[in-house]
Amino acid sequence: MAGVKTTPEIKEITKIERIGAHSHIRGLGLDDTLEARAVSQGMVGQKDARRAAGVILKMIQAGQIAGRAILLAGQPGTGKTAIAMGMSKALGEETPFAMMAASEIFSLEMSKTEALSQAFRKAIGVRIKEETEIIEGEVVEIEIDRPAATGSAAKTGKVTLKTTEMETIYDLGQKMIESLQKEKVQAGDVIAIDKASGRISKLGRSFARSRDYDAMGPATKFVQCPEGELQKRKEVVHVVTLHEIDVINSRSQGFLALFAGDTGEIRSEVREQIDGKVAEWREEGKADIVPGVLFIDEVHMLDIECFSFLNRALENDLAPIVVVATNRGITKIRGTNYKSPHGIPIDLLDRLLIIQTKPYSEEELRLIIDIRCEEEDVEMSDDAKELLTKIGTETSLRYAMQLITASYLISKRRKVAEVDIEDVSKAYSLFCDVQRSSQFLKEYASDYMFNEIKATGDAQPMES
Ligand SMILES: Nc1ncnc2c1ncn2[C@@H]1O[C@H](COP(=O)(O)OP(=O)(O)OP(=O)(O)O)[C@@H](O)[C@H]1O
Repeated sequence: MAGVKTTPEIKEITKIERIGAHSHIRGLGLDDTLEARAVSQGMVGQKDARRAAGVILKMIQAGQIAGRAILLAGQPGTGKTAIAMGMSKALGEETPFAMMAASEIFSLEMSKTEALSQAFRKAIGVRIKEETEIIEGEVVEIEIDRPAATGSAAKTGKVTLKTTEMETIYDLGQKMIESLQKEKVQAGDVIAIDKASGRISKLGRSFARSRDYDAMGPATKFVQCPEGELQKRKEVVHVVTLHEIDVINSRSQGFLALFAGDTGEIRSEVREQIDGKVAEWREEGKADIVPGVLFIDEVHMLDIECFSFLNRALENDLAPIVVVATNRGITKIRGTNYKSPHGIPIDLLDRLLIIQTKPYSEEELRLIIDIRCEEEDVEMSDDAKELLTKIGTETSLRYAMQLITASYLISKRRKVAEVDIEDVSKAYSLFCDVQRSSQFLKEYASDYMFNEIKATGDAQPMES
């Protein structure tokens, strides 16, 4: 756009955000009666599965379904992860949503069951209510005494605050002066000071000062001068996860470990103590539990020990809703020689509500490609989209989606504004899909090392 400048840093950030494969998904796209809209919130087709996920959401929101588990089962690229993302978006910020791939539990740093316990606790929120005292009023005047230029004495000062009914002068310490200056507070602002932490928040400018043009930016918000007493009690509510409480209490460095992600193993005594404390808070009405969702992708990668852990953990009072997904058919249960549907033991399978995802029609593929082009800011001609859809039906949705960026980059070299059919075919010839790649492997089988398929034979799945 002419006249608009974007700094390089800002451009970079938007690009990175949009690269995520599921960044176009903003919810499940359901109406009030839980019917799936054809195209909505970035979601296309897969109506039955979306509706089923919507029913589960309603049960979660009504707090009726803690400790249950749902299996999303379907072929690769049929939107299992997309539906889980849609659920997470629809649940809103307050409901914890933890996502992991089953293979993540095979880490050397902690045992498999510890990794699962942490994942479970990341998906359970505790809503804590706290009463804090605040001082809320309109600033009448701020007076800061500058110490003599040579002196090292700390600054002192006074702030006069008023409500519609009273006015009081407060002494200011060094820290308060710094926060007031940082927030650029001036006469006419309405502020709130948290008495415990000393934190100052600017609520807006008083309506009475709306004619003071000097002190206003374009985004100035006007508020009424507060009524009543200057000192008030306010209830604040935070939601933290049980995992966060565990980490903060388990190490001397406390919450810093949360940012580093290096939380290590947490002792079971710490967890027991925390569960006890949370139970006390619940009884006293200071806290409630917010059961969230734990999504485990590629669940067939878990082994028999993990499955038995899951079975037990789901019985716990403080269990989240567990949503697992797999694209496997009847296959070996990891860690055993037994086969089972989806590679999941029958006793666990029996507890799961199973939602199936089905392959997309050509029309649906086209719509998903449209959405992705828009998401990636790629202009593409109708012909090119048609070709891409055809490629998608013959290969896979994922492969077609990968070609969007590749053909865009190719079109840029031609210095044109729109990706055309020739860019898509160029990308198709440069990058192989799975079928062509395995065809090539079969033809040249004897030239590869450790080849297990006879040069003339058909490709066979390799069982571990
Ligand atoms: N119904 C849909 N609407 C919009 N986008 C979709 C839909 N289904 C899938 N997608 C998109 O297609 C891509 C592949 O889908 P996804 O990763 O959800 O498949 P999956 O079933 O989890 O596959 P796998 O079994 O290989 O893990 C993703 O980028 C996803 O966001």
